[in-house]
Amino acid sequence: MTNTIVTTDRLTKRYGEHAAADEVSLTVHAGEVYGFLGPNGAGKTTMLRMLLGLLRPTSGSATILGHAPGHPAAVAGIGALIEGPGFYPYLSGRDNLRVLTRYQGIDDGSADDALRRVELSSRGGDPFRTYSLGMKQRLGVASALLGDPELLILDEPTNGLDPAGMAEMRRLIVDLAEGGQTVILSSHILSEVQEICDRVGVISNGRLLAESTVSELRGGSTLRVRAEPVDTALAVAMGIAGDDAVRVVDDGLDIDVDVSAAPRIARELVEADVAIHEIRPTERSLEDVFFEMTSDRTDTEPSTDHAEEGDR
Ligand SMILES: Nc1ncnc2c1ncn2[C@@H]1O[C@H](COP(=O)(O)OP(=O)(O)OP(=O)(O)O)[C@@H](O)[C@H]1O
Repeated sequence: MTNTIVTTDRLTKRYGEHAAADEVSLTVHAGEVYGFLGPNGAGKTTMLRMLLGLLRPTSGSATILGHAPGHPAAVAGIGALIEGPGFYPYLSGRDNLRVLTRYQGIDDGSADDALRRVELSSRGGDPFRTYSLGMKQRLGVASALLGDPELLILDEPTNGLDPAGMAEMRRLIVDLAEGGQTVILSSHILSEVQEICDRVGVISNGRLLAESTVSELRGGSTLRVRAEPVDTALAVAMGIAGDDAVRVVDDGLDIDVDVSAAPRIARELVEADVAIHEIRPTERSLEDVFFEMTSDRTDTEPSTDHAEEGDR
C-alpha cells in the first residue's frame, strides 16, 4: 500500500471572482489524523467536497487512494461525514445503518461492527429520534465506518456538541486512528487539532498557509528570561542567539533557542553582572501561531459566518 493517501496539486475552486479554494497543494499520509484547520468560510468544506468528487474543481488536480476523486475505487475506500447525516427518526440506529449497508451492497453485519466501534451497541435498537446530539453524531461516524473504509473524512465532527460530547468524539477519532484508520477532519478549533491531529494544514481564505506537524508549526522552543538590567540582558542574549532571535516582552525577554542553551545564557548573564529573576521555557500555542499567520490577512475574520449558498 502506498504511504500517500491524498495529494492535491494546486486544487482550486472559484465561484465567480471568489476562490473558495486557491491553489491548495497538500499531502495526507497513511495512518495519520490530518487536521484541516481554518476559520468559518476558509474553504475546508469546499476542499473536502472536491476530494470526495462531490464538487468539480475549477483547476488543479487531486489523487485520492491512487485515483481521481469520484472514481468508484476511491469512493469505495472512503467513508465520509460531511453534512449532517440524514437518518430516519423513527428507525433505530442499527436499522438506519442497515438501510445504508443494503444501499451500498455491503454485509449487514458491518452495521453492528460500526455501532460497536462508536460505542453505540447498547442503544442500537432505540429510535434515532431519542438519541442525544453526541449519539447522533457518533451514528454519523458509524455510517462513515460502514465497510471499513481506508480513509475517513469528517467535516467538523465536533460541531454543535457540548463539551462532553466533544471530548467523546475526540476520543473516538483517536481510537479509530490507533486502529489504523487514516482520518482527515476539518475544524475551526485550534485546541482540538492540537490534541488529536498528527499533522495539520492551516487554511484561510482558500489558501493553505502552512502544512506540517503540530509541533513543527509551533516552532522551536523559546526561553523566557526575566533579568535586570534588561539592556545588558538583551545584549548578552543577542550575542548568544543572534539579534533576530530575541524579543523584548512585557516582563523580560523571549529568546528563540533550544532549552539546552539555558545554562550558557544563565552563566553569561551572571558574568555580565545581570540579576536573573527567572529563566523558563515557554511554548507557543497553536492559537498564537494561527493568529500570527492570519493577522496580515486583513480580510480574515475567524468568527465571521459566511452565507450558506449554492450547492452545499
Ligand atoms: N456554492 C457556493 N457558491 C458561492 N460561494 C460559495 C459556495 N460554497 C462555498 N462558497 C464560499 O466559499 C468559501 C469557503 O466556503 P467553505 O464552506 O468551504 O468554508 P469552510 O471553511 O468549510 O467554512 P464552514 O466551516 O463555515 O463551513 C466561503 O466564502 C463560502 O461563502
